[in-house]
Amino acid sequence: MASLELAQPHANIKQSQHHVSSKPISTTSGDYDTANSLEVRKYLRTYGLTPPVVESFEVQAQRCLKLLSMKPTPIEKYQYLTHLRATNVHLFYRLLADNIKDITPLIYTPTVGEACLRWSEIYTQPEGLYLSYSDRGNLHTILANWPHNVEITVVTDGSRILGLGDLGVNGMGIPVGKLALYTACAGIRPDATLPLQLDLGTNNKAFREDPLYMGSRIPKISPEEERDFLDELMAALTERWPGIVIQFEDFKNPFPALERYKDIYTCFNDDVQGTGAVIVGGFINAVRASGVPVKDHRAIFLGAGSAGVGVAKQIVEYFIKEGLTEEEARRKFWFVDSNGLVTLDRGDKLADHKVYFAREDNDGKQIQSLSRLIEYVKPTILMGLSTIGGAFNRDILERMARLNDKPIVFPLSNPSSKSECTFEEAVRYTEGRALFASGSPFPSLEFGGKTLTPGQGNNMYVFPGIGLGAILCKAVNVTQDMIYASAESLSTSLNAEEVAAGWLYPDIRRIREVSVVVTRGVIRAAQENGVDRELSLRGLADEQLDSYIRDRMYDPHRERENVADEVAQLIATASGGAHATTNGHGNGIAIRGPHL
Ligand SMILES: NC(=O)C1=CN([C@@H]2O[C@H](COP(=O)(O)OP(=O)(O)OC[C@H]3O[C@@H](n4cnc5c(N)ncnc54)[C@H](OP(=O)(O)O)[C@@H]3O)[C@@H](O)[C@H]2O)C=CC1
Ligand SMILES: CC(=O)C(=O)O
Ligand SMILES: [Mg+2]
Repeated sequence: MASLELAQPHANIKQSQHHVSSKPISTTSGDYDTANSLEVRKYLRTYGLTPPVVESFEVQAQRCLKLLSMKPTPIEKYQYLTHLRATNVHLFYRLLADNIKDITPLIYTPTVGEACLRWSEIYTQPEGLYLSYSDRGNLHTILANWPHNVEITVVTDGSRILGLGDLGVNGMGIPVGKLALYTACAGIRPDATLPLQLDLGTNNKAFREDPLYMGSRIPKISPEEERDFLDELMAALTERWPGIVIQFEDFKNPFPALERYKDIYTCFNDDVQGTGAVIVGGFINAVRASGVPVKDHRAIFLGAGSAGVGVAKQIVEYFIKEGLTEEEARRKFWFVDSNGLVTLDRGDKLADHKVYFAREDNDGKQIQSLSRLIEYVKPTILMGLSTIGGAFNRDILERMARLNDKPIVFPLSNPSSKSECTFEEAVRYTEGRALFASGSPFPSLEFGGKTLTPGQGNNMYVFPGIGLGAILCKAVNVTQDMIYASAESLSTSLNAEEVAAGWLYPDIRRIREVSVVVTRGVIRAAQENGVDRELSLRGLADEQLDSYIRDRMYDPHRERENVADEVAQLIATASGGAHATTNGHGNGIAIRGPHL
């Protein structure tokens, strides 16, 4: 990409005049980077348009972090980072790579939740592609407007954004945030990512009546209309970018599309499959740490939606691998939804995805409250995927602590305001004994003379590796084995210190290394399933495969050197053909050609 962008303005002054404005959606900006050498500036014809100094990344980062700290609220920090990404994408990713723990909460959960709630208020520039229901029949033509070659897209209809409900096209923050993590965590080039927001109507009446809302002001279309629209979309995406990996995100009812497309396209659903994998990854470590044999575990799930059922299905797979029959594994789960304990006989029509785990062995008396259900089931595991902030209150946590030496408590709803409990509450009410992971980050704390660090059970540990693995091995489909492999790989990715400290997940600061391990596992499973088309990877030993993966990861730190090298090469190639000209900005600076 860089060579294309560099060559054009030199070869064509007219284009250079419009270099910025002709690309409203630029994911390879950086022409005005204050780290550009004088040679690069001359070549790009940006000489004089930036302050004279040539800065090191360290100095740039110092300024960015200072600016960030001057923004008083998370949403203002989010806006600053959005601006930075739009104006200097490589600097943005360098900053993110070096400060992943501090910056991720500002571009992802929890801040992205507020950004989506207020999207139409804070919108300043396009960052992805919007497709409306009224565009049906023309999707392929509209996709052609996207100016880059895409390897992966994250697509949402905005109908269930985190635990915040139907936010319509305000959901765009989610594909943007997830894809920023694909780049930061797995090194997928920013210009190969497509944030895709479907505008299929919204049942959020307040949004439909808000003059600033930026989507169609119609109620959400019917499931049949959505199916036909998605049929066209999937075909159009794959025709426009053969081999594209398609990640479904934050659909209220994701199951029909997943079933319909998983064996036809290279796609997966992050909330069902990615979440299932990441929770199994940490859960394997939690089960070991609990000291309770697999056969003696019992789980209560608060929330029986796409994420809850996705997680439980993959835990069933893990229990089976540990020697249980499927029936024994299935019966270890008790689900609670907004109508109470999910049973076959409670009188309402259960959604299809709930039937598998619905119980028939209760006497009806235990279902009136979560605390009574806890006394009845005596669970070792309490999972929260309910969107009900604070649902794991003091009473619930104390009961879990009375029943278990080391209760497994995972409040996984996002953003932080929807978390079923905080880390501090879990520590306080279980006397520091809980094996804990939450969907959104919580700070470490001191307890009993020790520093305790919470796990973050968030699909960001696996989706980058699932996507990169599928891209690199050119997978035809994303199989269940590939998803499960991501979970197993994640569980093995902790280093000796992390294991010794009792962590369930690796340090987020090592996420790129973790993504290599996950990517390798995903590729190996694709090979075993025979869905890989890049057959040359089959002969590589694990270390060779790891090097192959690392070599293909976009490294924002290398990017500036790459640009400088390319310019040097272009100058060398063109030397002898120099001629006097102006730089096209009308400011009278003479550019004598590529070698001044
Ligand atoms: N940590 C992570 O990586 C991830 C976290 N999540 C989070 O999980 C949460 C749920 O997501 P998802 O499953 O997709 O959403 P869904 O809307 O599909 O599911 C929500 C579930 O919670 C149930 N629920 C709602 N209110 C109550 C209540 N008062 N008591 C008990 N149950 C209740 C709903 O019941 P009913 O079925 O009756 O409506 C439903 O079963 C979200 O906050 C999301 O952010 C999601 C993906 C990944
Ligand atoms: C993390 C995520 O995917 C969610 O909360 O929906
Ligand atoms: Mg999600």
